[in-house]
Amino acid sequence: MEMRNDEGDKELLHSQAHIWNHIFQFINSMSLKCAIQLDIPDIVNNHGRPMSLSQLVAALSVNPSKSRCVYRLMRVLVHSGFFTKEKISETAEEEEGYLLTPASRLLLKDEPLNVRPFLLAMLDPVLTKPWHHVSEWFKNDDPTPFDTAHGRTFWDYAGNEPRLNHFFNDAMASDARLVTSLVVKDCKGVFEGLNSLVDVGGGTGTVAKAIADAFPELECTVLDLPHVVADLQGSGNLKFVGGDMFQAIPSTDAVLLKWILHDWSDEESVKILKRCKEALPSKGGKVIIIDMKVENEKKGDDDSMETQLFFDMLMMILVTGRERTEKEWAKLFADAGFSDYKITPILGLRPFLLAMLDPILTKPWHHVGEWFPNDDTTPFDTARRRTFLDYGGHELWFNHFFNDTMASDGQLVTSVVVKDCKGIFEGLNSPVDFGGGTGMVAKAIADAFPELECTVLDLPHVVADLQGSGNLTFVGVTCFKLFLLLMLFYLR
Ligand SMILES: C[S@@+](CC[C@H](N)C(=O)[O-])C[C@H]1O[C@@H](n2cnc3c(N)ncnc32)[C@H](O)[C@@H]1O
Repeated sequence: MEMRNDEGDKELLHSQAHIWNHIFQFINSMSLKCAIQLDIPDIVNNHGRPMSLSQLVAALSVNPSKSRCVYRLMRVLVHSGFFTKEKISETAEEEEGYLLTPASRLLLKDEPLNVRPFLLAMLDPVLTKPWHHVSEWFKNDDPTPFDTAHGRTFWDYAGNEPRLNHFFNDAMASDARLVTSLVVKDCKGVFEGLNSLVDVGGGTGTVAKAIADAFPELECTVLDLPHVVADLQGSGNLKFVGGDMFQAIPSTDAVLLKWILHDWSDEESVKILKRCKEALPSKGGKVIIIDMKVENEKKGDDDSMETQLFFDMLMMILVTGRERTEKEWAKLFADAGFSDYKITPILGLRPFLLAMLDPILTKPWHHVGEWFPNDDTTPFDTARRRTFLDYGGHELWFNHFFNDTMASDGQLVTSVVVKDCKGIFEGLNSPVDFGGGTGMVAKAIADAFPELECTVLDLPHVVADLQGSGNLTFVGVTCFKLFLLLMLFYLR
């Protein structure tokens, strides 16, 4: 047997732990599903303050023999970031209680943007069974592992099994609510000047209804398979039509395709796009696509890269689709006969929207009236008993969540600045990004202009774990020093 040194032993144990963690990743998703089915996020939320284990057990009305298991379930969910624990009081026997995190708030029944239906759909046995058939599918000629597991296509199954049809439509509608809130708010210009719009594969009409409400002069039509729209009634400027997008799409000024083309292969997608082209006027029509753009190389955080990879696999397992890079999208458009396209990154704003609607940041709005007569600096201080920056410095999760929010906005703005405002940086040697956060903007500038020496100055807790490289440096300073440095740089 080969002899290993200490390093070899360490590597072996590390590899074993790596494999175990991958084997058991489903425990995270299944524990979360169980928490949703037991309504734990709602119960903790309704309690209104940190909820002790015994209070939770009593509220759950679990079988007495299972009481002691609740702690173990909660321990996994705390570890995976869905609950936190906070001291209830110095004197109480049970010292800590459970609280929600931003992620579990998105699972509350009353949260308008909640993703519960999506979670319950994706973890339903009908949709998890195909994952056990992937290796078998690689060797046979079935179109998808879903076909291998269930003997028919996903769309055929949904058309014949009302339970799948309903839970899938609910799941789509829950995502649609979140995305639509962004599209209607931030992309108004896309719909201006249009008289009619067809939402192709528009499901039960969540997106089309929001657009129809926001633009009352626009005639909106949802085209979907007959079993999806069978019981749906339009009203005002919204109507539902049952049909097949591969056959014909009603004539219109604009076609909307949200989460459609990623369900289909390149050949099928080109067919759909050709049907769209036929439905549009010869001049001035447009196809609006809301879908994912995959990055070729790792950009942003590990989570978003993993999301892209997971969605691409999901499209391979359930349907014949895939997630695409910009180059692959461009080829589809060209093959369908479209001469031009424009990409606007809206989902990059998702962290921004969620952050701004997080109770941490909405709570101060309830204290504005109280703040006016008192001498606190801001309503944030009144609500939280400390400043915004102090809060960020002491609450790790808030620090991260706020930095992610800033980075998501930075990504969008920088893509424009670096492309369209090159002149601003010409002739400079050493720009400093004051309060530059985690360096999203400075990194893009440093990459685009390798001759510049870029520095990010921010509070120590913000830049604590960040490593510069090449022509990018991170410097942590307190507010006061930041001010002095600002002056020094200015005087130099
Ligand atoms: C992933 S869902 C997206 C739903 C909706 N656009 C959204 O994003 O919330 C795909 C939709 O395409 C519809 N669909 C599938 N095949 C279709 C066809 N041949 N003609 C019209 N709609 C179809 C499905 O019924 C489903 O509602």
